[in-house]
Amino acid sequence: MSEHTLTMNGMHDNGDSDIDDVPLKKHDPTFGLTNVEDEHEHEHEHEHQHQHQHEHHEATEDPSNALHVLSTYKSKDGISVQELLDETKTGGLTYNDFLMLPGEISFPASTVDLTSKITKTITLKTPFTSSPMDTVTESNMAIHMALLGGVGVVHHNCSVEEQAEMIRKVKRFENGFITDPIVLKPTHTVAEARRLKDNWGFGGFPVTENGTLRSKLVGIVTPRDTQFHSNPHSPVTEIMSTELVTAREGISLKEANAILSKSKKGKLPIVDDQGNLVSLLSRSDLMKNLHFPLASKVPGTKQLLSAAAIGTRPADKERLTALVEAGLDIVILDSSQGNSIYQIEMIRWIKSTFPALQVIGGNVVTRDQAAPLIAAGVDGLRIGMGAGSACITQEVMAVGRPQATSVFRVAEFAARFGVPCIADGGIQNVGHIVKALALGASTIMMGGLLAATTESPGAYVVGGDGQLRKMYRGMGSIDAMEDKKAGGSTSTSTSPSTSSAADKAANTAQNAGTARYFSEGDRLLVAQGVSGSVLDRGSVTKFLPYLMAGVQHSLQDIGVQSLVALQKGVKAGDVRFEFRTASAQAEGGIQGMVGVEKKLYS
Ligand SMILES: NC(=O)C1=CN([C@@H]2O[C@H](COP(=O)(O)OP(=O)(O)OC[C@H]3O[C@@H](n4cnc5c(N)ncnc54)[C@H](O)[C@@H]3O)[C@@H](O)[C@H]2O)C=CC1
Ligand SMILES: O=c1[nH]c(=O)c2[nH+]cn([C@@H]3O[C@H](COP(=O)(O)O)[C@@H](O)[C@H]3O)c2[nH]1
Ligand SMILES: [K+]
Repeated sequence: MSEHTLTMNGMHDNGDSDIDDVPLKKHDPTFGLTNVEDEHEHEHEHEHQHQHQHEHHEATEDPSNALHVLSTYKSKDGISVQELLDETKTGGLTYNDFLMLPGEISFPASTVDLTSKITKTITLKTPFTSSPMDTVTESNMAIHMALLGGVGVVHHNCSVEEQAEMIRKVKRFENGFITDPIVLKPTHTVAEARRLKDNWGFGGFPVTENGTLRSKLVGIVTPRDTQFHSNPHSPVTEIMSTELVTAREGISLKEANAILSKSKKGKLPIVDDQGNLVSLLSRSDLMKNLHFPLASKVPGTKQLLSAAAIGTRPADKERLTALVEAGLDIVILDSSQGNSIYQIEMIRWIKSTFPALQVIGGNVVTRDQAAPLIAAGVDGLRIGMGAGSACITQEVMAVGRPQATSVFRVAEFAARFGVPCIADGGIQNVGHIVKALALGASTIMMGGLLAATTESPGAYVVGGDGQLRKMYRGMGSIDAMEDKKAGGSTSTSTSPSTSSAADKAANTAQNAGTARYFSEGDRLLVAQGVSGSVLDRGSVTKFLPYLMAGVQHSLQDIGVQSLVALQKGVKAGDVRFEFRTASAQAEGGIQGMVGVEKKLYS
């Protein structure tokens, strides 16, 4: 390595290249070429080399000529992506194995355009997706990912009806309107209303005839009504307000807002023409920032973009039919090894049955896996095998590939057919996102990074260290597979982070019928993932804008103003890379400090 370092400092002994002591370069086919031009160039380079050596002793070049002198060097600093990612010489690489070199800053970071395709026909304003995992993406995450310009892929470790309902919630979501409010029935007591307020932190509840949404609205209970009422056993009908200011379904957020401001009330129930409650508008929500200019919407509609994962079993065809009825826009075929006869058959069936639906195949990590799926008609591919933070596939199956190499190889091939790729797994920070995109991915997918946000399923728990956490588990973990065998969790309230062993047993019993239909019910389960927990990251409404700004700043450093320009620059060899030795990685980290507080954004 010391030799390497010396050459890097400019003490060349021939004019070949800046990194001629690195064996890698010696095998570079372009250096084997000995045509006249090439030799000539070498001579030329040699001349300059003399000048450079001269220069070390007494500077003779005119500083105003620096750009010209720079242009006489045979190649730019660093290496091209093709030189970086050559498995025959270095083995497969991961994101941490390399860095990109800075370019020129000539524009503000905020103008960097992150628009990117997720499938052949669908474009996102931010290249972020969330994993189809039961500790990551249910309707709330999917709604917020879409609001922030990405897309959340709803998991399928649940019943068909539950998954379809999650898709319906995404499609029905209207910014600002609460479409699944807590509703009371007339027989609820004052004490119960007080308890609900304590549990949820807000106290204005609509009351309907049968206590559900889409039932006749009869009143509204607020903390002011319950606060000083002496008999806790009184029904809420005794204290609720019945003189209600309401608005009709279909009203715009702006109009509803105006009514709410004028009425000086805390809540505005929205009703249909029969007086049934359909949603609720809350003043406290309006105070918050409800502006989502990047939101991923289906063109020509107000509806958010929705995506869901399914498997490749025959029953998944029925599942998909229900999801399409619920309004699904993108389906991901969820498998660790996508190059299977089952997946290919499924792609063909979907393309002939639901031609408008966008299909993402995968997962794949080689060109050879990608080609049959592309030929079968996929609109996108998902790349990654064993790189995920909760994955043990590479250990257990001895199969997989380091993620940087996977992304580069598959994305290069897929791009030739106009098929966009998702880099899935192993994203731990902004740098990893930029590297995945530079290597050719159009979007990236996050599991662990989003598992402990406000919008992920389940409740926070306090760990032994006093820090807030949420559960995160691989979909190939024993835990997750046992839930699946039992027909999936029965509702979000029994979602993994809150479910006890007893819940699970009850769940299993409840779904025993389903389990019997499961063809491999008695099969020994081999884990490909683990379960554990991850630390609180707050709301994705803060975290995603942080990731976005981080990527914009990174691209500014590289000197490219869009993701398109980044990928073009990489392909053309203008964006330069460099290997990162173990000591370079240590240097890039925090060194010799104590009491470090690693706050990433504010
Ligand atoms: N990205 C990654 O590195 C990994 C992801 N995972 C996740 O774990 C979950 C489970 O993944 P897999 O076990 O790969 O799921 P899978 O459903 O693709 O495979 C499970 C088993 O079912 C078989 N199978 C699938 N369709 C079939 C059909 N129609 N007829 C007969 N047999 C069929 C497969 O060959 C395999 O043996 C997924 O959510 C996946 O994303 C798991 C491991 C690695
Ligand atoms: O080997 C695996 N065993 C599993 O049990 C498992 N569950 C999920 N995944 C994959 O991990 C991705 C999320 O990875 P991150 O947490 O690194 O974002 C996800 O998007 C998946 O591709 C698994 N891989
Ligand atoms: K892993």
